[in-house]
Amino acid sequence: MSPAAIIAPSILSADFAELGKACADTIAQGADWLHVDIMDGHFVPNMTFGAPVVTKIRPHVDRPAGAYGKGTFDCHMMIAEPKRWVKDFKSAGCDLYCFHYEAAISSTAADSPSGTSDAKTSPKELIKYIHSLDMQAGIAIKPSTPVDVLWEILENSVQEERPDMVLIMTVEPGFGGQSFMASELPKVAALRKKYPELNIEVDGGLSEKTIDQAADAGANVIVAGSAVFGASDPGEVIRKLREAVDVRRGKL
Ligand SMILES: O=C(CO)[C@@H](O)[C@H](O)COP(=O)(O)O
Repeated sequence: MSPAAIIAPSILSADFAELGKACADTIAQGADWLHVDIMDGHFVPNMTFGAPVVTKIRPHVDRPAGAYGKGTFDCHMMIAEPKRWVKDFKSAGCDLYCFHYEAAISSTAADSPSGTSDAKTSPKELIKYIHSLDMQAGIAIKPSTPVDVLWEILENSVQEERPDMVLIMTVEPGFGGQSFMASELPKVAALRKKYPELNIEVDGGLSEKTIDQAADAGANVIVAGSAVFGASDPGEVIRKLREAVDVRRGKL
């Protein structure tokens, strides 16, 4: 059976002047995780915030330290140097550090966890490093990246080098409120077929209108920004997104 639905509203669409309150309210309205979009203006053409802001908003969400589940901070690192910020985000209270495959393979040695050779940072090495700091590790791919790049990483027999979650972007990363790219769903279906128990996250353009397609393909971790924060009743949207995923469990 595929994993249960995890609804992770993207706080990119929240009121940044009231970010702590927005996080607390969203969890109270039924969200499981909070999706925290970190953008550096290099990897994507937009900037958000860094670890100091995460440090400030983290205490607004009451949850046991080290426990995964309700209140997990799912940090989506749309940044050019993913290794560089792992420790800072751990200290800030990040639970799941999700980096981009494209950024990892183009990072330099100085940015690599070992920092000892001139080899590119390897996604496996980065996953192991994230795990060594007791965070979950996610790996994300952009629409232009084929899903095939993930097979070698997922098939690794060394458990600490395997990701806990894969994120398939269903928009070009950088901005909220874009249109859902159904063209990315075959990637989700291919992953679900091979990995029935993997957490597969989709991000971008998810709403009550698009959730059925994503759930049919096998996604179970649902990021939604504008659909949740723009709703008059965010709790109702969260409930509908969850229901759409959960009715398909066992059928995939
Ligand atoms: O990572 C991103 C954008 O790069 C997302 O998390 C968006 O913030 C999702 O927003 P909506 O498409 O749901 O409005």
